[in-house]
Amino acid sequence: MKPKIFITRQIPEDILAMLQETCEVKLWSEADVPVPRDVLEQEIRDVEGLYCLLTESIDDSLLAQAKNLRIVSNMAVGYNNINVEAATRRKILVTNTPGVLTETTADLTFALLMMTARRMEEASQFLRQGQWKTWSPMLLAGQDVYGATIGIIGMGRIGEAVAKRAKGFDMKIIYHNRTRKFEIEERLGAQYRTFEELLEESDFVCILTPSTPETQNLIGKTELERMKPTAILINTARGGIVNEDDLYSALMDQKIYAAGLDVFSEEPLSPQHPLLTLANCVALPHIGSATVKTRREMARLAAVNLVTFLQGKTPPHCVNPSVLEGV
Ligand SMILES: NC(=O)c1ccc[n+]([C@@H]2O[C@H](COP(=O)([O-])OP(=O)(O)OC[C@H]3O[C@@H](n4cnc5c(N)ncnc54)[C@H](O)[C@@H]3O)[C@@H](O)[C@H]2O)c1
Ligand SMILES: O=C(O)[C@H](O)CO
Repeated sequence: MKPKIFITRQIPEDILAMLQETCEVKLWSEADVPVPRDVLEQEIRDVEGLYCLLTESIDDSLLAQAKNLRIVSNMAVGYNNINVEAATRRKILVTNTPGVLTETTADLTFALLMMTARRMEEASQFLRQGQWKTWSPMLLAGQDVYGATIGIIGMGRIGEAVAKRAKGFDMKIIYHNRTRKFEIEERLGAQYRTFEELLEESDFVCILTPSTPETQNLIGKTELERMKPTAILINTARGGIVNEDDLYSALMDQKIYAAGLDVFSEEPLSPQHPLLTLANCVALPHIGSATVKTRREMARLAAVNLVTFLQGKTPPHCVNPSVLEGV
């Protein structure tokens, strides 16, 4: 008998077909909206595998109802939507999709950095609204990227890929990470700094850590006040790492120059959110990994993780591999 799985959103047809070869698949296919909680609670009771997105909260109370569940396969590298401790306690494997989205997310991070520094969104609006009357010496003048200092907080896969791009712009690369990365220091000329030193020295502060209890509100009033008044904050990691109320005040009071954000503590961000009233805040709707090729690769990798495990083998990307001991 094929193992039952539930997929929480439509995925590419060929990847669905691949899953259907080995699993009995149920799918939430109504429009492109997250599966309602009551439907998820119902479906999870019966299945051995769950294929989900970062829009689903896989918490303790949900897992408590999942008597047959053996694997949660998240179609994302970040897995802060999943209570991993609760899954591990119940011997449920959690998998994710690292690597395949690294370069795409680094591209978007660097694009957001440039867009914010050179006020591109503001400039485009200015032109479209018919405000462009003449070339003028200081019109829409922003900050230089080439040769500036970039501070990367979280020198992991994406952090390193951003550093590679920064090297091409002759930037001074400084970083802060839980552990020092000597090989990256040597290869890319990156220099390690304490968290406080990085904030004080950077022209661009880029956040690329995971969302963990430790990184919640990592950047708040105190940290923003440590930054240069000309500095730009870029967050393509997760909402909640930056305190949005404090950021709003810092941008309003010009304590920092600007911010570029792809992620928010509540997603989707309300169009009425105060941050969206500020010309010095560029906001994107969580599109870091959004290229056709990369999203397909993520969908495929999430399927491979799921199928491999249900066939009794070790999936390529386990978040809590201790669950596999004794399986
Ligand atoms: N905007 C998007 O669409 C998008 C796309 C992909 C990933 N992400 C986010 O980016 C994150 C990073 O992805 P990755 O593949 O580079 O992960 P990774 O695990 O390779 O890198 C994370 C790095 O952060 C470091 N770190 C963790 N806690 C830290 C702390 N408190 N202080 C300093 N450093 C710390 C780790 O040591 C690691 O080097 C993901 O967890 C995800 O949340 C967002
Ligand atoms: O964690 C992730 O993978 C992103 O946020 C979406 O690609």
